[in-house]
Amino acid sequence: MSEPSRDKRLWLVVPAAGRGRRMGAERPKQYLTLAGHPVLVQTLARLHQAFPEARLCLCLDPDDAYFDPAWVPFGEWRRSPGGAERVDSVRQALAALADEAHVDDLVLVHDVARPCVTVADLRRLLANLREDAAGGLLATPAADTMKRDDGHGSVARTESRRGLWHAQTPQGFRYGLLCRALDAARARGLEVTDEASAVEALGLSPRLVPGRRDNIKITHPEDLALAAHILAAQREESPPTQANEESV
Ligand SMILES: Nc1ccn([C@@H]2O[C@H](COP(=O)(O)OP(=O)(O)OP(=O)(O)O)[C@@H](O)[C@H]2O)c(=O)n1
Ligand SMILES: C[C@](O)(CO)[C@H](O)COP(=O)(O)O
Repeated sequence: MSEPSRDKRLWLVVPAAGRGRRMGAERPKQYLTLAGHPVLVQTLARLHQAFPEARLCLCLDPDDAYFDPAWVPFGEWRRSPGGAERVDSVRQALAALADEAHVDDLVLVHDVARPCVTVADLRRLLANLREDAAGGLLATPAADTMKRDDGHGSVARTESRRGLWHAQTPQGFRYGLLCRALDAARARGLEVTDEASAVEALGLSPRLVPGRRDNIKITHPEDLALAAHILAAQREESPPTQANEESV
């Protein structure tokens, strides 16, 4: 007997199991205070504003001593154990959804360390993904002149920036495709620093959806103050009733 059909669901996978080594803080960067709340809370608030009906899977370090479940604004959510690398955390989250997710459901993967993503960009990405079988990602065209180093701190050559983009998150794909892509990449021993690269390795071309440059990934110590300025500027840019309203 065939399964009764249901509407496609939207799943959010948020890798939040990193240690924040480059940040060098006393706790993982997702728990540092940004505009009065932990980074993780700010990121989940943006996702929830854009997609209140989505189902969340949060990747957390099994030894995480900071997480508070009361911070999660989603009605339907679960946690999954983080892995050694970001890609392992994401794959384990997908495995944790296997009992409920259908192959054609859409999954958006978004770094917890990107709290400045706007609601407008989130919704625009999703609108683009609905029409693209290969999935897609928010990205920005490279704006600086690109140098290749010689391994000793000097310039080996200048690389053309024509056609180069910075990959951001979210990155979104059909559930079945993403599982297949990550498994194939692992089997081939490929280095996978984002979901799109695994899908590309299958010979597909995920869509580049131009996003805002202020969707930064908090990585280094100076990024935290930068993110605070960005959130403040975004609040001024959009009155509270519009798409960037802060809910925290
Ligand atoms: N094993 C890992 C490593 C990273 N991440 C998550 O993946 C995102 C991007 O990773 P990155 O910015 O590198 O975060 P960290 O790993 O925390 O930082 P660092 O590399 O400096 O240690 C973050 O949201 C991070 O929490 C994860 O879920 N599991
Ligand atoms: C996925 C990502 O945010 C795209 O820019 C990025 O690659 C993740 O950061 P990491 O330092 O590679 O884990």
